[in-house]
Amino acid sequence: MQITPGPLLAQIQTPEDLKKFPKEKLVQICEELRHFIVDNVSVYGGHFGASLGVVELTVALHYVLNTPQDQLVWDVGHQAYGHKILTGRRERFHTNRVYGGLSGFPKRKESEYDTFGVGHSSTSISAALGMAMASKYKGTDIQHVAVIGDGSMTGGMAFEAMNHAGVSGTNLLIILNDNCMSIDPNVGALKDYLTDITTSHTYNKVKDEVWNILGKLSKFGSSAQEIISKVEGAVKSAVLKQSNLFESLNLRYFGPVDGHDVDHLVEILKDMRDIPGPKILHCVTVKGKGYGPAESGNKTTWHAPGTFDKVTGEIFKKVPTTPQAPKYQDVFGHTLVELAEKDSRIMGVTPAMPSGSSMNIMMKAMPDRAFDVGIAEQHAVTFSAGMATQGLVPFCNIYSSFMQRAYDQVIHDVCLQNLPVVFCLDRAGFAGADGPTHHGAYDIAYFRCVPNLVVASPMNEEELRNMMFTGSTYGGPFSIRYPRGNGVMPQWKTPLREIPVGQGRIIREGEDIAILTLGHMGNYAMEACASLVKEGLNPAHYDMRFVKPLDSDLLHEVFSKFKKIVTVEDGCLMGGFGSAVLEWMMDHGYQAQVKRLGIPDDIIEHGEQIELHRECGFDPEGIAATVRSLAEHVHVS
Ligand SMILES: Cc1ncc(C[n+]2csc(CCOP(=O)(O)OP(=O)(O)O)c2C)c(N)n1
Ligand SMILES: CC(=O)[C@@H](O)[C@H](O)COP(=O)(O)O
Ligand SMILES: [Mg+2]
Repeated sequence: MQITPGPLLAQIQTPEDLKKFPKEKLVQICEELRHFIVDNVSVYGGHFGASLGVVELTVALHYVLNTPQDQLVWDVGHQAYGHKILTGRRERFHTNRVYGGLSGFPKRKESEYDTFGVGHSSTSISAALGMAMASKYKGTDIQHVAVIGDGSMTGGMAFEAMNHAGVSGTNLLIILNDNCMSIDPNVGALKDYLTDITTSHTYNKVKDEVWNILGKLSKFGSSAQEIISKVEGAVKSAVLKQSNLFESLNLRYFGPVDGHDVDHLVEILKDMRDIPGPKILHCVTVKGKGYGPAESGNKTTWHAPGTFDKVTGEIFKKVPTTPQAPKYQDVFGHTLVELAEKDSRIMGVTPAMPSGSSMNIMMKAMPDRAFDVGIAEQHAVTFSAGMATQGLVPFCNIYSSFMQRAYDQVIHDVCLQNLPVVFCLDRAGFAGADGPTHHGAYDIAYFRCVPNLVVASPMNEEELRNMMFTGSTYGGPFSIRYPRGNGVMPQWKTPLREIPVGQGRIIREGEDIAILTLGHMGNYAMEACASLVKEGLNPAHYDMRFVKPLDSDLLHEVFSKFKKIVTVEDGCLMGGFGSAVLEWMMDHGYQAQVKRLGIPDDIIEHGEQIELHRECGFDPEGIAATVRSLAEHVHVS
């Protein structure tokens, strides 16, 4: 159901409509846009604080730039709700992140205003620079702007891109949206540096004077511009008693400026159009700006609060399928502390997802043994490897899709050296409303082919705990993948027990057909079996637990007893768990009809996890239907 916009916003379908308003109306337009975002997200959920923090910046950019010809790239894109609402999607915005509706992130196939698909952080500068270089080569005179947050600026790719931008000869504009927040508070030396600049009064005072003089002169030919940049650089480094980090990369630095003063932003952006060369505008904003609870409350909570009462700020709790069953991430967090209390070698590492992964539990309990390294997955893995060479056992927790960033580090720095790092891949399988950029679809395939690496997946909370315990004593590279969301065991704090590595287990005896599952999908198979038994069918069910090494003894039992087999995984079919079973079958000379259920070789969009499982045929009913069709075939032959 559409949310009613304010009177001015109601007249705006595209930036062309926005530009028809006099500058004096922009403050009201920002207010109406802010209210529209609050009204939508409070009812439909989604990301929240980040979009509120860039309302003025979004309006100013679309007011000054000639989008979509001028190219605007949002980093991560979770802050782009205002951008979507101003670019033809206001009337559909209530379908944001809903199955079949708008994506929660900019997506090229969704709109010409979405110049680059995003979702994973720190890509915007590289992408915008590529676009700028193409324009330089083709001789097209358009603007290229990347909007990147201070959190995303901690991602290595951002520095790779700035290093290139500085010598690119393009007119790229980078806008650094600095709100001192990542999802959790931002971390690292860069954050401290940005705070220095933002709070250095002398720097700001002198800079303003320099700005006024230089900004006016910048219109007089290239020689004047040459002088300007030298004077400006000298003044800034003299004042800051250190060269400006960005200027040292040959990016002209402007700022810090108030990212909520829409009039001033419009004037600055107009001035910036005439300043040649790569440059960075440092905007200071407040995440959650304009909505009390988000602005002054827990900014991490308000990053993505779910639905809430917009009047009281009360956040509505989502009820899990199994009442009181905990989130897998919380079982991870508490179990890690439990293990670390008994084993002083255990450390914790997260790349900027302390709350999302529940590593924050260990960070709170043992602050000198658990680290948020920023949005730096590659560093997180090799930092863990370094600790492992010193006799420690790091638990490196990285969302499955974000782990894609650090694949070489897992191979090159951990597995080739056979180091004892335990990788915990949260959000493995369909992530849900975040969509294809965040689906943990590929980790089974990309991990099982790596020598020395154990690949395990728990069916429930007890299994997760025991796999973590097993990994902590294994002595080599060990990975455990588990999904976003809740498990199935309200009584999850079970005694820790080691699992023999590579050992699967039988869940139910049966005949004719065997279902082999990996991880949480075992619970779907149990549901399917319960309904199949009522129909007179009696499939067996095995929880294989490990993709690598596979339980060879168990598979000999399965292939000796059954000629019809179904494999189920919340992961890609190509190279996944089912493929591993097929390889094993061929390598051991068995013959059977194997039906593999999982994620097809396609891009599956966003929606609730169960909607996506259903779409791909491996929800409980999909599993049951597959067994039925195989059973019919058995009776006929
Ligand atoms: C590679 C990668 N790692 C982690 C994330 C999860 N993530 C999404 S937004 C975010 C924080 C971004 O902070 P910032 O860029 O400052 O934006 P803000 O939310 O403050 O506007 C993180 C860590 C991601 N999207 N991509
Ligand atoms: C935008 C982004 O990448 C994160 O906010 C991500 O959406 C978090 O996912 P979870 O909500 O599963 O922790
Ligand atoms: Mg930030």
